[in-house]
Amino acid sequence: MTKKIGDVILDVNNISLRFGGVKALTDISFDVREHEVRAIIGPNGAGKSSMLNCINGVYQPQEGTISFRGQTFKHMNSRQVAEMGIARTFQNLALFKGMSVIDNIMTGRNLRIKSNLFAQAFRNPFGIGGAQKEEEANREFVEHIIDFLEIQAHRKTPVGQLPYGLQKRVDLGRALAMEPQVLLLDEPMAGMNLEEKQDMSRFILDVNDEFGTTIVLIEHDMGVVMDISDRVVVLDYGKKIGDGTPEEVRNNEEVISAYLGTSH
Ligand SMILES: Nc1ncnc2c1ncn2[C@@H]1O[C@H](COP(=O)(O)OP(=O)(O)OP(=O)(O)O)[C@@H](O)[C@H]1O
Repeated sequence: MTKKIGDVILDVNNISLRFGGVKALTDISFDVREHEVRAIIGPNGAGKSSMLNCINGVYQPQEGTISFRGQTFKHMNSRQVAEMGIARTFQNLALFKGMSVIDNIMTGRNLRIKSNLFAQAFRNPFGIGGAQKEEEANREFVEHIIDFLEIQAHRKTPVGQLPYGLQKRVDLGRALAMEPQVLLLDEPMAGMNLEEKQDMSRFILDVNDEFGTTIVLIEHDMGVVMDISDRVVVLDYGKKIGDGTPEEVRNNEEVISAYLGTSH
């Protein structure tokens, strides 16, 4: 089955980011098409996390713009980004370890609820009764995510007691609860064993397929990247050195030499 990739949804134009004298990103441009799985790869310190942080408004680049669905932003803050439908998972899990799986995923839903307060007010003109219905609908949506991610058996388990691979899955669930149009994944397979990586790859592809979510991911495991991505951007020392299909990137001389002598 060939999936339908749409128009450009996210357009990164000439982004440069400096920290004092350190050039984290230099003149980076690339685009992401709707329904695509787009990977950002590169050796350690190449600027991958910085790029994700520019997209989701954590860092403010000194130069360049980012367009989302044709709207161009010089600076976006994290709230604006979330409101527009861009969600993010983190390299180091940012879950509430003492809270249950269901409550953690619900925090993602609440993030969305807060960002849609106005819409909610209009949807719930009858006050508390409406709000309760909304709460029920949200619980239902969260249960749907739990089924989808096959973590029903752990619904009530405190997240801190789960194996690492399952914690990463809960983190994905929390981001999905925001019903994002674009999902940014920062090293979703980091620290996983082979089986956990295979599971996570399958879930990422299923999210892409069934929810229609556009995915931008940073990943170190080249095998995984080449397997699940439609197109790949390669960064090295803050510069873009490759951009194309996995096949094109694999045969790019500059990319090959950037990876020689590194552990990736
Ligand atoms: N908040 C910050 N303050 C100062 N320098 C930073 C900051 N964030 C990133 N850098 C620097 O920017 C450069 C790019 O770092 P970044 O973390 O984006 O790379 P990366 O490709 O994600 O690396 P890794 O694969 O190790 O996670 C590095 O030289 C890093 O030290």
